[in-house]
Amino acid sequence: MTVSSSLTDYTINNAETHSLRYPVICIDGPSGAGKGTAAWRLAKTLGYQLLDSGALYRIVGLKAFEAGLISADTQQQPINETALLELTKSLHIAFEPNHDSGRVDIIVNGDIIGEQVRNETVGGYASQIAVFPQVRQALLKLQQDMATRSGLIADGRDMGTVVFPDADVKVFLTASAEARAQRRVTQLITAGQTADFDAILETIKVRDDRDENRTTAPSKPAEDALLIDSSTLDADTVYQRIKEHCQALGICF
Ligand SMILES: Nc1ncnc2c1ncn2[C@@H]1O[C@H](COP(=O)(O)OP(=O)(O)OP(=O)(O)O)[C@@H](O)[C@H]1O
Ligand SMILES: Nc1ccn([C@@H]2O[C@H](COP(=O)(O)O)[C@@H](O)[C@H]2O)c(=O)n1
Repeated sequence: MTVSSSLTDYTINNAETHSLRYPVICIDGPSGAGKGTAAWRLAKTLGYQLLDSGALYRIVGLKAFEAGLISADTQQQPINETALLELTKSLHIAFEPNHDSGRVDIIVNGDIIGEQVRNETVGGYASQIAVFPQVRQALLKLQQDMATRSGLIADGRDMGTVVFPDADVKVFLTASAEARAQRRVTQLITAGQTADFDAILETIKVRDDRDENRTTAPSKPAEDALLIDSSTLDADTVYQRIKEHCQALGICF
């Protein structure tokens, strides 16, 4: 698997040793906490690259579903781990900033993957494949390589604990499941879609549970992370708190 950005290519087998060290800011936390929103604004302000690590897991989850390796029924067993790993390694993924959506566009094997990759169903596929240590290992180096070219804002579940344990700044951003479900409802209604609060809340809780309780790289704050509960904070306040924390740790805005 290769991941590339508009600036450069990152190859999974790239064994280069890098002596340069660029600033890395990690924002971890559960789905809907506002990580992507804060990460985008920080990346734009600081001129850093953005690693949306959830997008990597979502792509692998979507492709695994399309290949019949996983099903919507999360009780399905067993999953062919060898085939899943082969599939992961066969993907060529490119990220392109999309200034209209405020997220990165994802290009897989030359095709732009539409917004479908962002929906809760695909989030569920992602969390199914994210429990496999070999899949996580296959995605590890390409994520780490993104910090070798410029400053990086990394958004995910294990950025501060596993992928960038020496990061300059670590934030664990959370919010109650109810607040996060309400944000999803608002997001869907704004996009002209229908939304069922109770169904969304249940999906969020199932995904949280799987992400927090898996054996490998569970979603949890790093010991040195700043904890922010955004349940009653607006996105601007969250951004300002992260910015102040970054400044206190020597990141220049
Ligand atoms: N502090 C906030 N208060 C209210 N809404 C917010 C806040 N932060 C973000 N949002 C909105 O909540 C929704 C989810 O935010 P965002 O995509 O940034 O979350 P996320 O943590 O990156 O989720 P995921 O991990 O699923 O990608 C978006 O519609 C966003 O505009
Ligand atoms: N560092 C990460 C990032 C994501 N995951 C898994 O992917 C799912 C989707 O992530 P989003 O941030 O796009 O919502 C998430 O629920 C995790 O299962 C991960 O394991 N590690």
